[in-house]
Amino acid sequence: MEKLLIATKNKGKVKDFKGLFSRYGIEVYSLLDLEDEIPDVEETGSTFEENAALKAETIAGLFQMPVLADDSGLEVAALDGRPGIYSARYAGEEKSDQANIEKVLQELQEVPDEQRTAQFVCVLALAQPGKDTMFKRGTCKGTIIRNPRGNNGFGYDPVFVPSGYEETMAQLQPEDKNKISHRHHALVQLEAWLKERTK
Ligand SMILES: O=c1nc[nH]c2c1ncn2[C@H]1C[C@H](O)[C@@H](COP(=O)(O)OP(=O)(O)OP(=O)(O)O)O1
Ligand SMILES: [Mg+2]
Repeated sequence: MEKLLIATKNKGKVKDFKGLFSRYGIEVYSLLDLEDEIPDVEETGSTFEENAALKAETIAGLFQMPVLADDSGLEVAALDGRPGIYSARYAGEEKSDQANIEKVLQELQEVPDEQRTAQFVCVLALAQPGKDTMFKRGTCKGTIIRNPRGNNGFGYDPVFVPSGYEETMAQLQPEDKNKISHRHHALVQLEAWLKERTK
Protein backbone atom coordinates (compact mmCIF):
# COMPACT_ATOMS: atom_id res chain seq x y z
CA MET A 1 0.00 0.00 0.00
CA GLU A 2 1.44 3.35 -0.98
CA LYS A 3 -1.71 5.41 -0.44
CA LEU A 4 -4.24 5.49 2.38
CA LEU A 5 -7.57 7.35 2.37
CA ILE A 6 -8.38 9.31 5.50
CA ALA A 7 -12.09 10.02 6.01
CA THR A 8 -11.74 13.66 7.04
CA LYS A 9 -12.51 17.09 5.66
CA ASN A 10 -10.33 18.86 8.22
CA LYS A 11 -7.28 20.51 6.56
CA GLY A 12 -5.40 20.69 9.88
CA LYS A 13 -5.72 16.96 10.47
CA VAL A 14 -4.65 16.22 6.89
CA LYS A 15 -1.50 18.28 7.40
CA ASP A 16 -0.70 16.45 10.66
CA PHE A 17 -1.27 13.07 8.99
CA LYS A 18 0.88 13.89 5.95
CA GLY A 19 3.79 14.51 8.33
CA LEU A 20 3.04 11.53 10.55
CA PHE A 21 2.68 9.05 7.65
CA SER A 22 5.79 10.24 5.81
CA ARG A 23 7.75 8.21 8.43
CA TYR A 24 6.26 5.04 7.01
CA GLY A 25 6.62 6.05 3.37
CA ILE A 26 2.85 6.10 3.03
CA GLU A 27 1.11 8.83 1.09
CA VAL A 28 -2.24 9.92 2.49
CA TYR A 29 -5.18 11.61 0.86
CA SER A 30 -8.50 12.81 2.20
CA LEU A 31 -12.09 13.53 1.24
CA LEU A 32 -10.86 17.00 0.22
CA ASP A 33 -8.84 15.43 -2.62
CA LEU A 34 -11.76 13.59 -4.22
CA GLU A 35 -13.46 15.10 -7.24
CA ASP A 36 -16.96 14.15 -6.15
CA GLU A 37 -18.38 15.94 -3.15
CA ILE A 38 -18.75 13.37 -0.34
CA PRO A 39 -21.66 14.23 1.98
CA ASP A 40 -20.71 14.87 5.63
CA VAL A 41 -21.00 11.76 7.79
CA GLU A 42 -23.21 12.75 10.72
CA GLU A 43 -21.40 12.32 14.02
CA THR A 44 -24.34 10.93 15.99
CA GLY A 45 -22.30 8.77 18.40
CA SER A 46 -21.78 9.48 22.08
CA THR A 47 -18.08 8.53 22.17
CA PHE A 48 -14.98 9.30 20.09
CA GLU A 49 -14.91 5.60 19.14
CA GLU A 50 -18.49 5.60 17.84
CA ASN A 51 -17.95 8.74 15.77
CA ALA A 52 -14.61 7.55 14.38
CA ALA A 53 -16.26 4.23 13.40
CA LEU A 54 -19.16 6.03 11.70
CA LYS A 55 -16.76 8.04 9.55
CA ALA A 56 -14.36 5.18 8.71
CA GLU A 57 -17.00 2.52 8.03
CA THR A 58 -19.24 4.78 5.93
CA ILE A 59 -16.40 5.78 3.62
CA ALA A 60 -14.85 2.28 3.53
CA GLY A 61 -18.24 0.92 2.52
CA LEU A 62 -18.61 3.53 -0.19
CA PHE A 63 -15.23 2.83 -1.82
CA GLN A 64 -14.74 -0.83 -0.72
CA MET A 65 -11.23 -0.24 0.56
CA PRO A 66 -9.40 0.32 3.89
CA VAL A 67 -10.14 3.75 5.35
CA LEU A 68 -8.79 5.52 8.43
CA ALA A 69 -10.84 8.07 10.37
CA ASP A 70 -9.91 10.34 13.28
CA ASP A 71 -12.32 11.59 15.89
CA SER A 72 -10.65 13.91 18.32
CA GLY A 73 -11.19 16.73 20.75
CA LEU A 74 -10.20 18.66 23.84
CA GLU A 75 -11.20 17.57 27.36
CA VAL A 76 -10.90 20.33 29.98
CA ALA A 77 -10.83 19.10 33.59
CA ALA A 78 -12.49 22.21 35.10
CA LEU A 79 -15.32 21.85 32.54
CA ASP A 80 -15.96 18.19 33.45
CA GLY A 81 -14.35 17.04 30.21
CA ARG A 82 -16.10 19.46 27.87
CA PRO A 83 -16.00 20.20 24.95
CA GLY A 84 -14.99 16.53 24.38
CA ILE A 85 -16.74 14.92 21.41
CA TYR A 86 -18.44 18.27 20.72
CA SER A 87 -15.13 20.14 20.28
CA ALA A 88 -15.61 20.96 16.59
CA ARG A 89 -19.11 22.37 17.03
CA TYR A 90 -18.70 23.79 20.53
CA ALA A 91 -19.59 27.37 19.55
CA GLY A 92 -21.96 26.43 16.72
CA GLU A 93 -22.51 24.37 13.58
CA GLU A 94 -20.24 26.57 11.45
CA LYS A 95 -17.25 24.97 13.22
CA SER A 96 -15.13 28.09 13.80
CA ASP A 97 -11.79 27.43 15.56
CA GLN A 98 -11.69 31.03 16.78
CA ALA A 99 -15.23 31.00 18.18
CA ASN A 100 -14.56 27.65 19.87
CA ILE A 101 -11.40 29.00 21.53
CA GLU A 102 -13.24 32.12 22.70
CA LYS A 103 -16.00 30.03 24.24
CA VAL A 104 -13.58 27.82 26.18
CA LEU A 105 -11.57 30.83 27.39
CA GLN A 106 -14.79 32.55 28.46
CA GLU A 107 -15.87 29.51 30.47
CA LEU A 108 -12.43 29.28 32.11
CA GLN A 109 -12.21 32.98 32.98
CA GLU A 110 -12.59 32.49 36.74
CA VAL A 111 -10.53 29.28 36.85
CA PRO A 112 -7.07 29.78 38.42
CA ASP A 113 -3.93 28.81 36.50
CA GLU A 114 -3.20 25.61 38.44
CA GLN A 115 -6.68 24.24 37.69
CA ARG A 116 -6.54 24.78 33.91
CA THR A 117 -5.43 21.25 33.01
CA ALA A 118 -6.72 19.59 29.84
CA GLN A 119 -5.97 16.82 27.39
CA PHE A 120 -6.32 16.28 23.70
CA VAL A 121 -7.80 12.91 22.74
CA CYS A 122 -7.52 11.21 19.35
CA VAL A 123 -9.30 7.99 18.44
CA LEU A 124 -8.35 6.40 15.15
CA ALA A 125 -10.70 3.90 13.53
CA LEU A 126 -9.38 1.71 10.74
CA ALA A 127 -12.21 0.15 8.75
CA GLN A 128 -11.60 -2.64 6.25
CA PRO A 129 -14.41 -4.18 4.22
CA GLY A 130 -15.31 -7.59 5.63
CA LYS A 131 -13.22 -7.15 8.81
CA ASP A 132 -13.76 -5.79 12.31
CA THR A 133 -12.88 -2.12 12.69
CA MET A 134 -9.69 -1.49 14.71
CA PHE A 135 -9.48 1.34 17.27
CA LYS A 136 -6.44 3.13 18.70
CA ARG A 137 -6.56 5.96 21.26
CA GLY A 138 -3.89 8.56 22.04
CA THR A 139 -3.83 11.49 24.45
CA CYS A 140 -1.67 14.56 25.08
CA LYS A 141 -1.79 16.37 28.43
CA GLY A 142 -1.34 20.09 28.99
CA THR A 143 -2.89 23.33 30.21
CA ILE A 144 -5.12 26.02 28.73
CA ILE A 145 -3.58 29.51 28.76
CA ARG A 146 -5.50 32.81 28.76
CA ASN A 147 -4.30 34.42 25.50
CA PRO A 148 -3.85 32.52 22.21
CA ARG A 149 -0.29 32.33 20.85
CA GLY A 150 1.13 30.94 17.58
CA ASN A 151 -0.01 30.34 14.01
CA ASN A 152 0.86 26.70 13.34
CA GLY A 153 -1.56 23.84 13.75
CA PHE A 154 -5.33 24.19 13.99
CA GLY A 155 -8.28 23.97 16.36
CA TYR A 156 -7.40 24.63 20.00
CA ASP A 157 -3.61 24.53 19.39
CA PRO A 158 -3.10 28.30 20.12
CA VAL A 159 -4.37 27.96 23.73
CA PHE A 160 -2.91 24.52 24.58
CA VAL A 161 0.52 24.26 26.22
CA PRO A 162 1.68 20.63 26.35
CA SER A 163 3.07 19.44 29.71
CA GLY A 164 6.82 20.13 29.92
CA TYR A 165 6.71 22.91 27.28
CA GLU A 166 6.57 26.71 27.38
CA GLU A 167 5.22 27.12 23.84
CA THR A 168 1.66 26.44 22.76
CA MET A 169 1.00 23.62 20.31
CA ALA A 170 0.55 26.37 17.67
CA GLN A 171 4.06 27.74 18.36
CA LEU A 172 5.76 24.36 18.00
CA GLN A 173 7.14 23.34 14.62
CA PRO A 174 4.84 20.81 12.91
CA GLU A 175 7.49 18.06 13.27
CA ASP A 176 7.70 18.76 17.02
CA LYS A 177 3.91 18.65 17.47
CA ASN A 178 4.02 15.32 15.62
CA LYS A 179 6.42 13.87 18.23
CA ILE A 180 4.09 14.45 21.19
CA SER A 181 0.54 14.80 19.90
CA HIS A 182 -2.48 12.66 20.72
CA ARG A 183 -2.59 11.82 16.98
CA HIS A 184 1.01 10.56 17.11
CA HIS A 185 0.32 8.44 20.22
CA ALA A 186 -2.70 6.83 18.52
CA LEU A 187 -0.92 6.25 15.22
CA VAL A 188 2.17 4.52 16.66
CA GLN A 189 -0.18 1.80 17.90
CA LEU A 190 -1.13 1.07 14.28
CA GLU A 191 2.53 0.50 13.37
CA ALA A 192 2.25 -3.30 13.16
CA TRP A 193 -0.61 -3.02 10.66
CA LEU A 194 1.21 -0.34 8.66
CA LYS A 195 4.43 -2.37 8.48
CA GLU A 196 2.50 -5.43 7.33
CA ARG A 197 0.99 -3.35 4.54
CA THR A 198 4.22 -1.71 3.33
CA LYS A 199 6.38 -4.89 3.19
O1 LIG B 1 -4.33 18.43 17.15
C1 LIG B 1 -5.26 19.20 17.47
N1 LIG B 1 -5.02 20.48 17.78
C2 LIG B 1 -5.99 21.34 18.08
N2 LIG B 1 -7.30 21.03 18.08
C3 LIG B 1 -7.58 19.74 17.79
C4 LIG B 1 -6.60 18.79 17.48
N3 LIG B 1 -7.20 17.62 17.23
C5 LIG B 1 -8.50 17.82 17.36
N4 LIG B 1 -8.74 19.11 17.69
C6 LIG B 1 -10.06 19.75 17.84
C7 LIG B 1 -10.41 20.46 16.55
C8 LIG B 1 -11.88 20.21 16.41
O2 LIG B 1 -12.55 21.23 17.15
C9 LIG B 1 -12.11 18.88 17.13
C10 LIG B 1 -12.10 17.69 16.18
O3 LIG B 1 -13.42 17.37 15.78
P1 LIG B 1 -13.67 16.16 14.73
O4 LIG B 1 -15.11 15.93 14.59
O5 LIG B 1 -12.81 15.01 15.13
O6 LIG B 1 -13.05 16.73 13.38
P2 LIG B 1 -13.66 17.69 12.27
O7 LIG B 1 -15.15 17.74 12.35
O8 LIG B 1 -12.94 18.97 12.33
O9 LIG B 1 -13.22 16.96 10.92
P3 LIG B 1 -13.64 15.47 10.43
O10 LIG B 1 -14.75 14.98 11.33
O11 LIG B 1 -14.05 15.63 9.02
O12 LIG B 1 -12.41 14.63 10.56
O13 LIG B 1 -11.03 18.76 18.06
MG1 LIG C 1 -16.21 16.03 12.66
